[in-house]
Amino acid sequence: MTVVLKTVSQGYGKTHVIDRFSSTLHPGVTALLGPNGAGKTTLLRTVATIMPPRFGTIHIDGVEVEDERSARRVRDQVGYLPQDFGFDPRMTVADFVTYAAWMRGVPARRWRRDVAEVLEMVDLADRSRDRMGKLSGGMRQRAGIAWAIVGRPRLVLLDEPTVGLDPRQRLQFRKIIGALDDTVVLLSTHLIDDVAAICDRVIVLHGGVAKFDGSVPDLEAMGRVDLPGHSALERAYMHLLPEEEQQL
Ligand SMILES: Nc1ncnc2c1ncn2[C@@H]1O[C@H](COP(=O)(O)OP(=O)(O)OP(=O)(O)O)[C@@H](O)[C@H]1O
Repeated sequence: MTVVLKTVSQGYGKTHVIDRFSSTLHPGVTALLGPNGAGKTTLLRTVATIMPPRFGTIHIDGVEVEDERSARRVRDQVGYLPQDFGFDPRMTVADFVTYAAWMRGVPARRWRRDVAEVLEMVDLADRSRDRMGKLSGGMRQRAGIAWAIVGRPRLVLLDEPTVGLDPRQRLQFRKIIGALDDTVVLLSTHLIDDVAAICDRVIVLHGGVAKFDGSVPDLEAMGRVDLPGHSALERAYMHLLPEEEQQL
């Protein structure tokens, strides 16, 4: 699986959000970092085939996604977890994840096994019969992660997946993501610790433009000691912001 974005622009009405973004994503974990409003969610929605690009092209596994018809050809391969994902609170956890398996075209004979497998991975096996509405925020988030990975789509897109997770759950999340072989994972986050721990690559977005696209060590190397931050990675992130945003 590869995802190739070429000069992709995206927006809403008259608002331009993503400006000529190009990148090629390979299997591994890529973090999308950037301030509020940078365009991370918009870029994830675009790669998730929810919004066809206004300009430029996206190829997912060799298929150009330009309209609903072409999007349908690749959607089974895409697991997308929006930031505030909706669900029917009366649904059980197992039903919620089974629904994702059905949407992703997983054959019915595999539902039970595949759902059990991902619930085990996110440590919700003993909650499978609980109603979604009764889960804690962290459990709900883990059910969302199970939703995104059931059927093992080879492109997984996660919008701030570690929000609401306690420290142990965040470590579990890293383990789950680390176990997804042969999968292109693109996740947005504000947590630099997560980036350092699980990501092979980082894209820093600012104002819809990629300010950095490269490895974690290469980003770390940009950290300037005179900038605010508790780690080289935090200082490097600050370094990429416009000068007027670099100081606190
Ligand atoms: N449905 C929409 N209609 C109009 N403008 C929108 C819509 N969704 C987002 N925007 C605008 O697009 C810009 C980018 O938003 P986006 O949600 O992609 O940023 P983000 O980097 O994910 O931010 P955050 O870190 O706060 O989640 C913002 O200026 C936002 O106001």
